[in-house]
Amino acid sequence: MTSAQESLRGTLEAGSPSITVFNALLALGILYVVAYPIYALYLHPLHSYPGPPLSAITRIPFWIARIRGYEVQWMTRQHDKYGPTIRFGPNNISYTDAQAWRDICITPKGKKENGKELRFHGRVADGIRHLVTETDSTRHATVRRVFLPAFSEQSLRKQEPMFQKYANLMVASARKNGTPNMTELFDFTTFDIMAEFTFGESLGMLQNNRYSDWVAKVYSAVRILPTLQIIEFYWLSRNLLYYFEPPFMKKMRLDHFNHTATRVDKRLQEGSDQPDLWNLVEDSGVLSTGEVYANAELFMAAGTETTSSLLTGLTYYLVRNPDKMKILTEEVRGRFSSNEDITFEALSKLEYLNACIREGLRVYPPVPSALPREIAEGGNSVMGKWLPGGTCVSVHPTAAYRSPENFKNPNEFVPERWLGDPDYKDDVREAHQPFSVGPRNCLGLNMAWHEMRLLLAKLIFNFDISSDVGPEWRDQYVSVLWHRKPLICQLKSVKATG
Ligand code: HEM
Repeated sequence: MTSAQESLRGTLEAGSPSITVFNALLALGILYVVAYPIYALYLHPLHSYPGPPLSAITRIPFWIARIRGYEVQWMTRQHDKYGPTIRFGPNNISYTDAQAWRDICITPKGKKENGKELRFHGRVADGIRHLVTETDSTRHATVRRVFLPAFSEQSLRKQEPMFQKYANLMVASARKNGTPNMTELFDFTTFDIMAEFTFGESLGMLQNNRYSDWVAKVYSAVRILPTLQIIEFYWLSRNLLYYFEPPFMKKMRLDHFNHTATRVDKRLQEGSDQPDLWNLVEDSGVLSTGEVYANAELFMAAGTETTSSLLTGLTYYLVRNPDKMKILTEEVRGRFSSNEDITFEALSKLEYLNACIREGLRVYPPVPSALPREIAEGGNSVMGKWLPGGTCVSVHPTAAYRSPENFKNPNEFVPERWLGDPDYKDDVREAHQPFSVGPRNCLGLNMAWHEMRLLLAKLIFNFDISSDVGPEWRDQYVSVLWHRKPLICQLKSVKATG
């Protein structure tokens, strides 16, 4: 008998090869289902961290909360139940302590940076990475240095007339309308400002009193982000999407990118004598074309909805707390006698205004969900505990800001807590980091503060603001960003525009 015949006979005696493979796979599957939970619960390096037991085995409870829009509430509840450090997925740790911000986001000398968890950002193409998705920390620092000068205090003063122009347009639009939806009014203003800064021309939203098609599409796209994050998270679904991306999604992605690219090209070709982004950056050929477009896209995303969210949320808290609104109104109207007096510099000195914005950033943080990082290869410590490389870690902003361990009366709007009120002396202020910390914190932080102060002060100077809106306005879904509901306010003119 030849060796081939012997082998065939052996196979036949052992049974059909397909049945054998099936049996082996079945056995492996059963072993995994039985053994993995035991490993995850009792042997995994994170097994001693508290958290919902099911979450130690699977991310499904978190995914369900995220996809249904109540992840922020779910995470806050888990922290309330299990404490300031919790395991909410097999490989995921969430914190609410002030120290965790620093441990995660600031790299100690001689250690590697805990990188961005890229699956959170959806598809990221090489060559067209922006600051947020740039994984190489040296490249990130180089690109950030190019853009830094555009956000310096000196540059912001040069840009002030542009901000003033849109603040006045916003006031004019509000005066015409009388009962504006503040969600829209702030969106129109912040998108118009950022478009002029990035593309050299506004999107005309304030003028037309409606969302541009592009912004409307961006908002629809944000709603599918949680689904995309889940798809990107798993190898199989990620690759299936890669090869079989539905045409509508591909078109959405390309249309969005082309909109930015076309506008940036136009601005760069035509030039400008205004102190906009491109006249303020110092790019001596450092940026690739992909990086130019990708970062323009980033500025339009990062510098618009965030500022608008804060202003809408803060307006809500002020109209719901008339005593606080009264103090703020007195401060603004007591300090200024005309619209022209309301400048960046003068506003930075208004204590109550600054405290209101800070408190707004606490009770209604524009980035309400955690921005996950991956512990660097070789491991790093967080809160004095060593974690293996690849562990997913984050501070959950909303849970941290609503934790009674960090803030007294966490669900109340109390600007006084930022002004040295002795009742709030034990608040852990460093737990509040709405712009993140470290070398990858918000590049537009100063711009955002000037813009928020200016827009809010101009409204309060010109109008008495009230609203019948109830507490349900706050019951909002989150899909990475708040799904803001309409916030209809009554604006009563108090002074003619100066
Ligand atoms: C209230 C308003 C704002 C809030 C709360 C906010 C918050 C944040 C946060 C939390 C990050 C860190 C993101 C991460 O770790 O992945 C960030 C990054 C960034 N923000 Fe803001 N932001 C605001 C306004 C702005 C504005 C007006 C701009 C202007 C264009 C801007 C531009 C950026 C940029 C470019 C980055 C990336 C920085 C880097 O990775 O080096 N943001 N922002």
